[in-house]
Amino acid sequence: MRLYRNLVFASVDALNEIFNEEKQADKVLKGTLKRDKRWGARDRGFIAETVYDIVRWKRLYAEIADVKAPYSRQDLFRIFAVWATLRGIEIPADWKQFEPIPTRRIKGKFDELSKIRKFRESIPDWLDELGEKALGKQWDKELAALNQQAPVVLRANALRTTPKDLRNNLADLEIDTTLVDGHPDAVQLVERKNVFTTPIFKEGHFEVQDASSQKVAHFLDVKPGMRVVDTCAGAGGKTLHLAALMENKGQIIALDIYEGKLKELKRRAKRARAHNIEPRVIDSTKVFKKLYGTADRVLIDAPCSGLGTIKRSPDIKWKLEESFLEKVMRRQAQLLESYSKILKPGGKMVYATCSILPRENQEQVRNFLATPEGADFTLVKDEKVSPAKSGYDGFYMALLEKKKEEKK
Ligand SMILES: C[S@@+](CC[C@H](N)C(=O)[O-])C[C@H]1O[C@@H](n2cnc3c(N)ncnc32)[C@H](O)[C@@H]1O
Repeated sequence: MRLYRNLVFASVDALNEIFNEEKQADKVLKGTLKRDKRWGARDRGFIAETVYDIVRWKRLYAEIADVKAPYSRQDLFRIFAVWATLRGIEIPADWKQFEPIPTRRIKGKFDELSKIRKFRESIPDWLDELGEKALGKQWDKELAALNQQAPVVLRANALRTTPKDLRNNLADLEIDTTLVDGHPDAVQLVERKNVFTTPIFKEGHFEVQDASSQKVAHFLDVKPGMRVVDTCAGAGGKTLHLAALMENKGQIIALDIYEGKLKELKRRAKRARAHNIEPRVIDSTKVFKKLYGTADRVLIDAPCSGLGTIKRSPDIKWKLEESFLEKVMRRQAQLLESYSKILKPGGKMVYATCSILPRENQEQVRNFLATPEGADFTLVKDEKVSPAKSGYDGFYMALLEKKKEEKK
């Protein structure tokens, strides 16, 4: 592979923003990729993949490069040189930004550090210890899976198309896909491609949504005509899926505390031709309290550590803090307590996270069932989706049913 100076510099600039300015990798890349209109799909692919790769392996590469945060520009070039060397890519000898590359030393250090999990899997000490404590031997496998790049999975929007027609339309655009076993709406790209520029995306035929995430709306067992409250709707990944499963019939009230996210949901709903969604921003407790006792179905797609999505967002490894984890778990318990009241007696609720930590998942549900609010509920079923076993994001979902008769 030949390296191009402007693409390498753009990658290093992006890494500087992510590592030194604490910015989110996907947002930084969005900005970086807009920088030069002449860049084609390959150039953009190079920047995106290189940056994500280096973010994913930051600890390992920084250790091999012998640099410490905060990284100077020189340090970032050294890290880049490690990335290139380990991939067998030669850096032109006349590029002044790079010192002479000690290829043998880099490879030797890689072999040596690969024997130690926290370097091999490139993970902070605290998170490695926490994962091992929570999952035991399985942590090894989950961690290795979380460091694999995520496949691109689309959800065919049943309001506009079918997986079969979607695949044919994409094939016409020379985009090869496969179906995904056990995921009735999913279509997976054989090779990474930018699908957002296709006319069928603009016409709402699909959304990009991880296969595990696509399980959640099915889990809620919705029917056309129901009244559903999606309490943590965000930009609506699952709300749109619910609208499709409900064939646009009935009502979905989409709540979130951020207006900006709900605005994005509205835009996406319009594109998807989903007409039964009513976004409502939670600007006071009144917004959800007046819904108490009214819904056939409630979805709590709770804020979480996001540990199950490291495949797609490797910077979570570096941004997550233990104090945030504690805070978000308290929030999850509060949301279960208050949003469960939105259900009618006999209604069903799904609690879901994109985490693999039992404390955010089954333990959270078990604790809820032991509270006075939880006493009205029974656990129908739950599913822990393992990144190692599925190859997709890590997820948890629990289906709970509210008893028919309210307790006196
Ligand atoms: C896991 S994300 C939801 C993702 C979304 N359901 C989807 O499928 O695209 C959790 C969401 O909960 C929202 N949130 C955080 N605290 C909340 C609260 N107290 N009430 C409602 N939503 C909240 C966040 O803004 C975030 O959008």
